[in-house]
Amino acid sequence: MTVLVTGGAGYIGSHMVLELLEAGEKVVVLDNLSTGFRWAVPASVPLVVGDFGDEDLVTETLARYDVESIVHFAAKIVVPDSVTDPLGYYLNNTAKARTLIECAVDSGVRNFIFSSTAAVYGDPQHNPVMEDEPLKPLSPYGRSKLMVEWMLQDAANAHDLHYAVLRYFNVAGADPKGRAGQSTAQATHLIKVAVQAALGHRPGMELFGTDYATPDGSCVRDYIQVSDLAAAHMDALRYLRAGGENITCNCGYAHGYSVLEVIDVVKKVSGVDFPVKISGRRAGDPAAIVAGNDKIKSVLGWTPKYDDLEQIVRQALHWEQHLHRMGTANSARIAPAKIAPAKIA
Ligand SMILES: NC(=O)c1ccc[n+]([C@@H]2O[C@H](COP(=O)([O-])OP(=O)(O)OC[C@H]3O[C@@H](n4cnc5c(N)ncnc54)[C@H](O)[C@@H]3O)[C@@H](O)[C@H]2O)c1
Ligand SMILES: O=c1ccn([C@@H]2O[C@H](COP(=O)(O)OP(=O)(O)O[C@H]3O[C@H](CO)[C@H](O)[C@H](O)[C@H]3O)[C@@H](O)[C@H]2O)c(=O)[nH]1
Repeated sequence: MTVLVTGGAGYIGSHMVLELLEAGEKVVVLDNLSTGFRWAVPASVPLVVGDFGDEDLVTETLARYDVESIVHFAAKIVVPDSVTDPLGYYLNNTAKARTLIECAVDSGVRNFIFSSTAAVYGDPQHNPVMEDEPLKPLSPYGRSKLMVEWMLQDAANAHDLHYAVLRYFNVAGADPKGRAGQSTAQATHLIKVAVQAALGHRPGMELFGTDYATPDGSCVRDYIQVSDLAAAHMDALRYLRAGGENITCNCGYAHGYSVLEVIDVVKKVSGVDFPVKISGRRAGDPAAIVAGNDKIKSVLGWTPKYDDLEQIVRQALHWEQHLHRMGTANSARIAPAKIAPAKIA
């Protein structure tokens, strides 16, 4: 019995692969390497390079590796891009997911764990936001994910398919053992950008909006460490295998930090006072969004280990330095043999 990880060459998926290997699971990765990296997949794990919307390839992979469960990370993930290319997002994230779910049903895959997002809530009325709050995504990205949640619910009602939908809040940090991290140089995520500024890999950064109705005027987010998030998927897998009912859970720590607070922590941890330009609001940003996490803790038994922003920032800094030492911060040309684990202080 094998777990298929789509998007396993990407940021979160590569941490999930490590988590599965540590749990003694058999793993196969399916990834088209559009934003992922061949070297991010451990040599012991088969990597099928291809598209998760390719029905023949998926069906063959499910049969060849005797896949019992799918953890589906592969997606396009940049919110502003989804506004300029909505049909590309609906194709990759929604239409191809329909194909993947159909292949899973037809091939007798039992469990399906899906990467959803806090973006399905839009701008929530209450924080922490609970799973049963109204779903009002503000972007095609959020809608492309919400439609998959609905497809899974309907498919599970009609077929012998069991799902866990995990709605991630803001994913950050890197593997504590230094084996994986966020490697996309063009990443727009706050902590990655601030860390790059601290290391001088970019001249500085912009802060989008200081006029929100929040304590210091900048946006508030719930930053979940990536290995804690991978562990939540293992908890979900164990829960489904034990016969747990289909479930949708937020993944976050139930407390937030403002953008200004995050920048201060990056400056403190790095010891560098990098330039920050105050700019206007970025379109589509909710003022504050923080995960209610009672459900994931009580039903899945999730116990986070890295709820510490300074530690998360330290991990991100070490990973960024590691990428830089390798000669490029974004290259599929890095040979696996050249990748040494980053040293974490
Ligand atoms: N990073 C975050 O803060 C965040 C927050 C909420 C939800 N998510 C979700 O988590 C998942 C993983 O995100 P990530 O940050 O690791 O992104 P990522 O871009 O690093 O990883 C996505 C992976 O999917 C692959 N991929 C994309 N389309 C594919 C296709 N059609 N066929 C095969 N492979 C394909 C890419 O090559 C890449 O390796 C996504 O579904 C994303 O929507 C991420
Ligand atoms: O250079 C930057 C980058 C970000 N920010 C601010 O920092 C906060 C966090 O922004 P991120 O881009 O890091 O993350 P988002 O909250 O926009 O998005 C994240 O959460 C979303 C769900 O709410 C989606 O899931 C998305 O994929 C995921 O990256 C926002 O207020 C943003 O305006 C800046 O000020 N400057």
